[in-house]
Amino acid sequence: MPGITYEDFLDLEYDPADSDLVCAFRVEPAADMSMEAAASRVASESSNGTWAELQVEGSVTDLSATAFAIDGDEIRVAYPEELFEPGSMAQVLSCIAGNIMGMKAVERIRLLDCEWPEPLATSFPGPGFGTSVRTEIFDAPNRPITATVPKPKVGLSTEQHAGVGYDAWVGGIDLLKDDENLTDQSFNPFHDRLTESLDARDRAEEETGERKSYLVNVTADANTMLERADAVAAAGGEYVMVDVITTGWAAVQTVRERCAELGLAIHAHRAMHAAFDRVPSHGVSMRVLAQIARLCGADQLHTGTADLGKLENEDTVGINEWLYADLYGLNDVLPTASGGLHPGLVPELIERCGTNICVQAGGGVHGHPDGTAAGAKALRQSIDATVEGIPLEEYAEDYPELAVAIEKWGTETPR
Ligand SMILES: O=C(O)[C@H](O)COP(=O)(O)O
Ligand SMILES: [Mg+2]
Repeated sequence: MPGITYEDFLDLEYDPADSDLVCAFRVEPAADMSMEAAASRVASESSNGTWAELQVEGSVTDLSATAFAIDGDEIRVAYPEELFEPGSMAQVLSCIAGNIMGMKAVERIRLLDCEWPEPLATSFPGPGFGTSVRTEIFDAPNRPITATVPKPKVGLSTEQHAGVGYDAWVGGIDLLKDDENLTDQSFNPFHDRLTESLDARDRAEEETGERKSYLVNVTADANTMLERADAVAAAGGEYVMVDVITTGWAAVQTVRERCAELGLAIHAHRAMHAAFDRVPSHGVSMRVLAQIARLCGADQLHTGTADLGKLENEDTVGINEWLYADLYGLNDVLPTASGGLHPGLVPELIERCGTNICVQAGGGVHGHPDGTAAGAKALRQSIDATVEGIPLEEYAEDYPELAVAIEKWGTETPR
């Protein structure tokens, strides 16, 4: 009988096929293993091998991955397309980020990057809108759109929440956003919040003459998310928000299908991503999580603040560039910068990330000394000034809300 050993998964002469999925990993081998042995164990365990030499009866489809490059502590592995179930992110991840994350052959392993081949990439839907939300939902072709999360993140009643939304919208914010842990709790039930917030949205639209929208957090089990998405569409909403990491990609794919029928966009919050990507030597990079989010159909995704905000960030700018780049005709994704932003940080944020983004500020709006409406005005003023190329200090001479925000926060990075 033929044997399969894990050495069979290393071939430094291998030239990947166009249809292969190529993954880059950073690997720290176990103390008693060479990098070559660890690389072949990674390829083996993530495709069709295991720790033991296999005695195979009859012929089986060869689904072996091949570790084909080793460069210092980075390796590259090519996976044949037949290994994957098209359109199933859960199955893909059970291969390329499955058992290998915990196997003893490696002390640490991080999935750094993927090169997605066309057949596999296009077996996923991608976003329905992507960056076109700026013109298809809003009329903001030349500036970042803005969002705000009422704070405290949980505890406001439905009436308080919708009231904060109204003030923010009237002050110049485009999107009211639920926070990641606000879904359907007794102090602010989902359906009441949806109705009251969209009523407030309609009033704010009438008053300002601008398009406004609401990122209502539908996060739940998949069936409940579908019911909530239906309710959003019936109530006249344009978006659902999903905590994509905590719900899981299979559920995101289910929601994406329903949103395609309903014409809704998806705002993806990445709460819990840092459990995968914060420790640089281990886990799954934010870059790869962002790739997955795009394939599964997120229209807007939190990608960090290019180091300006309160949260640790991987390479926000590089991730955003990947989200804009061509991917076999799949739509792009609008990056959302969020976490500790305030008006004083906007010029540098736009300098680093450009204008094709969503700028989200919670504390940086509601923490304004004169309240939410003033905070919303200050955020919008900082964006308008930056897009017009006017220094904030100069613009603030004519806009007192911005002057107060700058006086309070300057250009400090919060913690
Ligand atoms: O969910 C988010 O994006 C955060 O709640 C941002 O809040 P902050 O702007 O107050 O940091
Ligand atoms: Mg939040």
